[in-house]
Amino acid sequence: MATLSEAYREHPLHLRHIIPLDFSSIQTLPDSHAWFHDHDRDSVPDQNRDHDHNDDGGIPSIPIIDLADPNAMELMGMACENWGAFQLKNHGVSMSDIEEVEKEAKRFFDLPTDQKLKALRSPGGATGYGRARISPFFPKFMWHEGFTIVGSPSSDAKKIWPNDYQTFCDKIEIFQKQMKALAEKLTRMIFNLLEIPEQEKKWVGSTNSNNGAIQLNFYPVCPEPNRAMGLAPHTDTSLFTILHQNQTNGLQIFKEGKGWVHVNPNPNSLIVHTGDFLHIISNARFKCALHRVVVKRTKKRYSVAYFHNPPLDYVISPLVVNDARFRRVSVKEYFGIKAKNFGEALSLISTS
Ligand SMILES: C=C1C[C@]23C[C@H]1CC[C@H]2[C@@]12CCC[C@@](C)(C(=O)O1)[C@H]2[C@@H]3C(=O)O
Ligand SMILES: O=C(O)CCC(=O)C(=O)O
Ligand SMILES: [Fe+2]
Repeated sequence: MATLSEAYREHPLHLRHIIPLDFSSIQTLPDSHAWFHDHDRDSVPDQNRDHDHNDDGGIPSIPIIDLADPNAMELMGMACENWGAFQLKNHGVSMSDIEEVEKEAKRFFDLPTDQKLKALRSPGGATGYGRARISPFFPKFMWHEGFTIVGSPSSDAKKIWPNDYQTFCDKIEIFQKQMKALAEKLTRMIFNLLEIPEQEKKWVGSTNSNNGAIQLNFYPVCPEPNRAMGLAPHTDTSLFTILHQNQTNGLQIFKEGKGWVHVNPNPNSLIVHTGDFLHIISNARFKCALHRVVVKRTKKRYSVAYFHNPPLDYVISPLVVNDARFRRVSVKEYFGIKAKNFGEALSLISTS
């Protein structure tokens, strides 16, 4: 069974795109991290006020869908068509298990820099500590640190806590299992809605568990939040992503005609983003939402994301129509195309 590391091995990153800034020693915004001038008022609105709920002037944000609603499947379809994202309540995942993972994330990111660097992602690797993978595609660095987990986190956790890695691993594993179960349930519902042929669904629920990645995200407090960027605009390389943000908002979704729209934290709910693979499978009927994260002056922010994917050798193609807008591409090949070309990846596999 191929793993994500195999897809990334051929696209090694330079260390400066892996090693984060030592935020604990920084009092002012370095030019390397300054994305905007102070007068760019519209570029990153709102976050200087450090409010957790933004006054958006009534602009509606992504829909909230109740998984227990008999119409949940249709509602998810509509949300994926209009937004490429929704919030999900009654999802069945234990909130206390999510909080435990968040606690572990805090325990990790609060460590001194030299400790965290012990688990630094290797240049051609997929897992461990470091900047976001998309770093090389932007002229400035992001106000962010991440920790990526594929399968068991034990080899990375052992580097940090040689004797006490088990707590971290246990909490991650409990979370991973629940996210996988929820992701499979959502996949079945969405595939039913799209009327995906039976033979294409065989991988869903299969025992090989290499098809999910977990990302712990940390956005430290920032001396000049208006000029910085937490996570640069991107779409996710996934079928879909299930995300939990803590009570500090910051996630924004791009909506044509509206611009950047805040996703306010909603206790007990999870955010679901359509990723590139669902966009391809649905022949672009479902949007893959462009999203970004803004940062704050006085509030740290943590989030946990679960990227749900078919196995790496599965071949993705539009499964719903005859006039396919994308060519066939294996999951592994697409990860490689994305690693090399980022925002151009979808147009590179476009048939038109
Ligand atoms: C399964 C995934 C999805 C990855 C790559 C790999 C593991 C880490 C994920 C993230 C997490 C942070 C944003 C992102 C854009 C990044 O830089 O690393 C994501 C990326 C993607 O969606 O492409
Ligand atoms: O921190 C967030 O809210 C978003 C994180 C994200 O977009 C990602 O991990 O892909
Ligand atoms: Fe994302």
